[in-house]
Amino acid sequence: MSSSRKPLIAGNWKMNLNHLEAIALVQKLAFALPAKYFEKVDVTVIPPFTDIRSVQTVVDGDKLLLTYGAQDLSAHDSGAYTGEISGAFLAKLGCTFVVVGHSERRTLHAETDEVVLGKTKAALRHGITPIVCIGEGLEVRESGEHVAFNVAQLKGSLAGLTAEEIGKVVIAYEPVWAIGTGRVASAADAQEVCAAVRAALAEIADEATAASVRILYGGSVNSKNVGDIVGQTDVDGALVGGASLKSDEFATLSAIAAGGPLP
Ligand SMILES: O=C[C@H](O)COP(=O)(O)O
Repeated sequence: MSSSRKPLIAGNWKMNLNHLEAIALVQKLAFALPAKYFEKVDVTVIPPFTDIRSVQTVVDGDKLLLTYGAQDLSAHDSGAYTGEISGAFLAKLGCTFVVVGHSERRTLHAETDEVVLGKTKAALRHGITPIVCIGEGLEVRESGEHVAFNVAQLKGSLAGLTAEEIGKVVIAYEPVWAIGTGRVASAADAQEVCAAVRAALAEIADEATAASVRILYGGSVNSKNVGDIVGQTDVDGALVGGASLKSDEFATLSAIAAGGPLP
């Protein structure tokens, strides 16, 4: 983490928690995390679509300092796309972030880099920060090709974007073999790929843009390992799955990313 980039902790709830459970978790999280920590860390929750309106009501009503986002969006803005959700709708609901190209969508919904690029552009069109996910599977990691694989996925997912647009993106490196498995990448593993991602951003945009973009690590992050991970030079936060479903654990790890314990 560099002092010029504010760390971001994003809690991706995946397909967990209904809208009532969402309200309860957000209230407990806000209660547990003192306001002063938000000067040092951005904390966001990424609930299922059906929870977002409820989360918005709590965040706005109680003037909470945490933000929220969505787990996916359509590459299209409106029209005959049954079941899809437009970035325009998410913007209207006050979403700050949207996850794009999560490995579960790349795998289960066959999303290619081209699809991810279309969604990234849609997010940018609507003023929402895309959290663009990349990450290698176990076979690639074991073959030793993980750096090249991630750089290629990054370049494919951002192809043709201007430096200004790239400057508005967050990248999340999530090795697929570490997601939900309890098998966390070492801090050095995370740093290796995140540094390569930053170097690639400098190539496709420029040095200043690359230095400003936040790069997150994701994969079995919890309060015990987050300190080491966000302590790496090129790791600017975490995309957290399982550990974001418990308010105490998520508050603790967010506080650690801000550099302090909970009171
Ligand atoms: O988006 C979050 C990641 O897929 C990580 O999930 P996890 O923390 O449960 O391993």
